[in-house]
Amino acid sequence: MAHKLASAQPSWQKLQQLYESKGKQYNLTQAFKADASRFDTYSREWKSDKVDARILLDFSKNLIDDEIFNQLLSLAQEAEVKKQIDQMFAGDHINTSEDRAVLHVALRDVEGEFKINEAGVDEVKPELEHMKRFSDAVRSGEWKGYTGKPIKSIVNIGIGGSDLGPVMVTEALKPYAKRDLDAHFVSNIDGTHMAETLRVCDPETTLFIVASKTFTTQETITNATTARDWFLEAAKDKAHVAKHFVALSTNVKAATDFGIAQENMFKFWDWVGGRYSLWSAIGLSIALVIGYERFEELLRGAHQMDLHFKNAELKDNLPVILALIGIWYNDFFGSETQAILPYDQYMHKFADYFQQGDMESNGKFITKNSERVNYHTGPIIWGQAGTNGQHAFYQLIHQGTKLIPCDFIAPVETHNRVGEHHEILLSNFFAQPEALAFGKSEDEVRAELGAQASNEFLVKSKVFEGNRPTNSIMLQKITPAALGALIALYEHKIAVQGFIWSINSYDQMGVELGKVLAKKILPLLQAKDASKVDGAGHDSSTSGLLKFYLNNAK
Ligand SMILES: O=P(O)(O)OC[C@H]1O[C@](O)(CO)[C@@H](O)[C@@H]1O
Repeated sequence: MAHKLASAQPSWQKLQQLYESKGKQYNLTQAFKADASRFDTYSREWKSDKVDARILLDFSKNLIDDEIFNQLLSLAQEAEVKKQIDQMFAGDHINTSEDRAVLHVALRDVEGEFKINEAGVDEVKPELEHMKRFSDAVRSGEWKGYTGKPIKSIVNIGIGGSDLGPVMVTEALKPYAKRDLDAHFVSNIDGTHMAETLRVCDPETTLFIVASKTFTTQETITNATTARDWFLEAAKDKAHVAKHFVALSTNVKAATDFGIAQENMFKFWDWVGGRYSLWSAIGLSIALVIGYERFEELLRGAHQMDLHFKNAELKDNLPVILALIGIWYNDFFGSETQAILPYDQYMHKFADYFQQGDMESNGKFITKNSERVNYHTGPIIWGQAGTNGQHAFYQLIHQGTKLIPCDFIAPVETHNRVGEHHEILLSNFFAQPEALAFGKSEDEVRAELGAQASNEFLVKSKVFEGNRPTNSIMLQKITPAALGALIALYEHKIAVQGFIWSINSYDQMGVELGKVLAKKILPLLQAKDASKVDGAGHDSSTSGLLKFYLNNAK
């Protein structure tokens, strides 16, 4: 594939012209008035008869018309998105910098439909069976700790993709959780994270899950070593480690060197990216918390979305639509961020999860053709659960000077029917996109204020300009399958944007430099000698900071 600059595609220039001629002054109030069927035109419902999942995507409150939407679809065609999707599903090494396939879709291909010829794919099923046996044994109490007691707490030790997915999913699926099994997640190298967790754990009944694709990540290995020391202080005998430590990794040798028994190792493969790994052995904590059957439902839901992504026409393809609309704002309106706003308390980690998913994937400036892009790539992803966000940052979304496209997500059904809470929650979910789209004009404000309308500042302060774009996504209920499908939807949106921008969404070279410098600085801190700082080759700012620290460290 040529991997041209996106801006070199003919439709890019046309989109630029459309932005100038109508996009930037597009008026949603007029658009809805002029077309009573706008919702029907710009919404798609996806459902599967194979799993308990259904997603409605309403993208009608975007600054698009047919001409713009068709031009965006042309951009996807010119970038050969379909071909790139096929290459991904075929196991081509689309992660070109690392010469790897990108096959998280193979992890959830539970029935083996994709027939991918890549080493390790045939090991997915046996590995899932291993996860089933193990999680069943722990959950039933059959798996015993070194004093013969069943496991009461699990501690997942991992960071980035080896943490965020399990955290987000176990939170989102809490209604399915085994409530007498406490789940903890330790990620930060800050000793406080581990110390506070160990404070509430009992070595006799705690299982540590060391989750690291590479098994070399400084935070994870340091935290795991601290946990092992803490455990051995009580258990004394190293042989007991086997009952309390398991590893999830592609690096079997390093996990063995750490002392993990062969049978307590859950492996995956280098074609699973860290931020796409919750479907692999990295999901063991999920299976422990919600049970293996539910974990498999999560996989099956994602698989159904994979099939939709692979087979649906571009114009009806939910991930493609989300990706194109994102590009419209990111590259033509100059939007820098994208908010993800789930109206479901259990989904409160969803935006955090896709912060890594999106930003580590698409925060790149080099194309696969080694050119520097001359357009913006990945957006800044942020957000939090509604309605909390409304009382924190929505002011800026409604009346600030920045255009912030938002995805609103909500379930039709709640897991907790408490009085009228759900109706109140959803009234906000429906109201916010409406307010953002249509705003409130100066005339409306004046009419509302009556006599007070003579206060010009008050009038102007109450105006909502509107035309602030949103997508609204509704699920029937946050079930394992529905969540799986929703996560896969966002994963594939990221893929399509990467395909169009011609970047490699599947490496993460940008995290390396800081790690290397930290390794260089650590010996200076360990030496506890400020006089060694000068001459260590740092700039005056870094040296000044180091000396301040060393002169004041206790
Ligand atoms: O699973 P590992 O190898 O410990 O890596 C953890 C995380 O570190 C990164 O490599 C960089 O932040 C992520 O991509 C990854 O999810």
